[in-house]
Amino acid sequence: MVRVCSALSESMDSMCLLKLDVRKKLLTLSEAPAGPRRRAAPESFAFDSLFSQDASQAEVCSGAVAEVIQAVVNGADGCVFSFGHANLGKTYTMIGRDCSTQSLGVAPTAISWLFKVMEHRRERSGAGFSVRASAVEISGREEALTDLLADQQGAPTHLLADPACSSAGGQHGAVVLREDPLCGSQLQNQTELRATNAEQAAFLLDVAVAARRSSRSPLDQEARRNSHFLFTLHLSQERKDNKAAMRGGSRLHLLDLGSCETDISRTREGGGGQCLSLSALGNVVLALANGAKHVPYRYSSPPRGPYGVPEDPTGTARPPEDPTGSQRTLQVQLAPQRTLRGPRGPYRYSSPPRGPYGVPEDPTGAGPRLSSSALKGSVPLDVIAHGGV
Ligand SMILES: Nc1ncnc2c1ncn2[C@@H]1O[C@H](COP(=O)(O)OP(=O)(O)OP(=O)(O)O)[C@@H](O)[C@H]1O
Repeated sequence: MVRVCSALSESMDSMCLLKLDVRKKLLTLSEAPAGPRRRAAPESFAFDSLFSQDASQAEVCSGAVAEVIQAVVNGADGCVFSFGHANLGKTYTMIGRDCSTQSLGVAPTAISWLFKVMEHRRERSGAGFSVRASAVEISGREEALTDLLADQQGAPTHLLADPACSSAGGQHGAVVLREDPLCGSQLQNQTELRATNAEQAAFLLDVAVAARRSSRSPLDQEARRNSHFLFTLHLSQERKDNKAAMRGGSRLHLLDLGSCETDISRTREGGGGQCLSLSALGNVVLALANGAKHVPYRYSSPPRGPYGVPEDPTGTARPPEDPTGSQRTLQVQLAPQRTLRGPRGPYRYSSPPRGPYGVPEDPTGAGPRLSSSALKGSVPLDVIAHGGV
C-alpha cells in the first residue's frame, strides 16, 4: 500500500508528476521534463491500497492492520512496516503522535485491535492467549543492536510484575543475531515482557519508543535516519479442538525502518554515514516480498546485513524457508510529503487523554473488521513499488 504525503498538494510540480486514482488503486508517474529530450510515457502502478494526501491517519491505520491482525490471531506471523525516503512521515505513520487519538499510528492501533480480536476469539471459541512484547533497535553504520526493553527502570512494578523470561531462557546477555539452520536468522536474547492487556502492551511500546536512540537525540537527523525500530508482539495460543489441547505461537512485527539516507551537508564535512542505502534496503525488501531465492544481504556492511542478518560471503543466501506458508507481510510505502514538526515526548501512548497507560482507541470507532477472507487466514502479500518521486 502507498500513502502519499501532504506536500504534494502544495507543490503543483509534484502533482503534475503524480496522479492518483484512489478508486482503481492506480498510481501514475510521469517523468519530469528535462531539456529537449522526449519524455518517456507515464507509468502506472497498481497497489492493494492507495491513500491520498488527504487520507486521515485513522484510515491508513485501519487499512494497514485489520487483516494482518486477523492472520496473527489465526496463527500466522504478520508484519507491518513503513519504507521510504527521509522525512516522509514513516515514523508518523507507524508510531504517530499522542496529541489526539486521531493521530495515533499503526503500532498503537495494532495493539488495541489485537487485544480486541483476541478477546472476541476467547469469547467465541474459548481460546486462551498470552502475549509478550520485545523491542530492538538497529542503528548506525555498524548496525548495532539495542534491546529497548532491557532497562525497565521506569516501568511501574505492578504492570511488569510478571515479566516473562527472555527468549534465551532468562539469562540476559546482549541481544544477538544468530543463523539458525531451521528458522533462518533469529534475534536472540532480547527481553520479552508479558503484557496481559492492551494498556500494558501500549506501555511497553512507550518504553521502547522513548529508549530509541533517535528519541534520545531528536535533533540528530542522522541518528533518526539510520535507525530501524522493531517492535514485536509474541502470541501464544491454546485452544481445545475435539477435546485435544492445541498450542501454537505467532508474532506480529511492527517495524519503523529508517530511510538510511545520509545528510549531504554532514557528508561534505566528512561526517556521518549511513547503515544501508535506501535502494539496497529496497532490493532486500523486494526480494523477500517476491519470495526470491536470492536475497541480496551482501550489500550490507560486514558482518551483518539489514536487520543484522549475517552476510553471506557466497552471495547465495536464501530467505528462511517458511514450511507452513504462514508468514504474512503488509508494507506501507510513502511518497514525499511536506515536513511538519511536532512535539515528541517519552511515554506518549500512555499519556492522557487516554489516562495513565491507557489503551490507544480504535481510531475509526468501528472496531476490528472481521472479514471472512481474513478469518480464513488469507492475507494478501503486498508487493512494494520501489522508490518515490
Ligand atoms: N500526515 C502527516 N500529518 C502531520 N504531520 C506529519 C505527517 N507526516 C509526517 N508528519 C510530520 O513530519 C515530520 C517528519 O515525519 P517523520 O519523522 O515521521 O518522517 P520519517 O519518514 O520517519 O523521517 P526519517 O526518515 O528521518 O526517520 C514529523 O514531525 C511528523 O510529525
